[in-house]
Amino acid sequence: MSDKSSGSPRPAPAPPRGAPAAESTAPGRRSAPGRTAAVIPAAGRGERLGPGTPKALRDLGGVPVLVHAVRAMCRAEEVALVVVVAPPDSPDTVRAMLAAAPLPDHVEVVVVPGGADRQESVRLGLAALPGDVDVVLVHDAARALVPAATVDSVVAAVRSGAPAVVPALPVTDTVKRVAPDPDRPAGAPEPVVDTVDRAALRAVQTPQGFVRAVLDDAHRRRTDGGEGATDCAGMVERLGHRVVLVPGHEEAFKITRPLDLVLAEAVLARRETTAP
Ligand SMILES: Nc1ccn([C@@H]2O[C@H](COP(=O)(O)OP(=O)(O)OP(=O)(O)O)[C@@H](O)[C@H]2O)c(=O)n1
Ligand SMILES: C[C@](O)(CO)[C@H](O)COP(=O)(O)O
Repeated sequence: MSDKSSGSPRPAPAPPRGAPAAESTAPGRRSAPGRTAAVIPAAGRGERLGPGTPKALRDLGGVPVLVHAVRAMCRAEEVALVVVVAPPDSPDTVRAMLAAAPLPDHVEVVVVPGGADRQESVRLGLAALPGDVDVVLVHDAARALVPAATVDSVVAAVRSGAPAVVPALPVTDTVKRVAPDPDRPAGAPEPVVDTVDRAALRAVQTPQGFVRAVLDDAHRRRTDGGEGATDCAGMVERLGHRVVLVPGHEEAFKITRPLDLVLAEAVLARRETTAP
């Protein structure tokens, strides 16, 4: 693991992995194929999970949530570099945690401190990528159990020419629209405005995959359109880039509330009993 506190990691000597060139942002030109990197924002507090250490550092089946997420990226075919964006006050704790965890040697892992919100953490992670990376995945540490096949399908879609690719699932609940009212007393019944047609809705997951230049541009111009975006693809959409969906996976759910940790433990237990 590279021991980074900020800035760019050492240039990696690994040759580009054999895939067709990603779509260039310059019309009519193709960029040379480069490496695929994953940025893992892991700097959140996990307040909805309840009091305790930051969510990414909490235990899931005897291993920190973050280690599961890093391993998930390392299992993907094309990921050559992982940038972990650690809680701002604990990059050294995260480095020690990753150094203590068996991780595959073929993937370079670097750690940088994160920021005040997810967008800022992603931006800091992107700033740490070396120049030979042309495809970037952004993956929530909190979606620790995403299967490798889902990651591979996102990368494949970017390598096939899509500037931005998002794994998604149909929405299974009926969804009502409300008019948020800051003056409504807490717990008071909330008036429904209408019912949304769920056939037209998708719940999106991570990793979200991007042609690097497209994502860099969206984060550089954050002040022009990043406000309120809860995912990177939302920022890219606002700049007019084409965003496409590929099938997500139910095991890529986000560990957000305490019950999600129980579900994640159950998924791990099922994997152990069904592993060949
Ligand atoms: N300042 C932040 C906030 C969030 N994240 C990361 O963004 C991902 C998605 O965020 P979420 O699951 O909502 O995590 P938290 O912000 O930690 O959750 P909460 O809102 O409950 O505190 C997580 O992997 C989280 O660590 C981050 O890197 N930097
Ligand atoms: C990026 C994301 O995982 C897509 O579903 C999600 O928006 C991040 O969660 P947050 O609670 O908005 O930080």
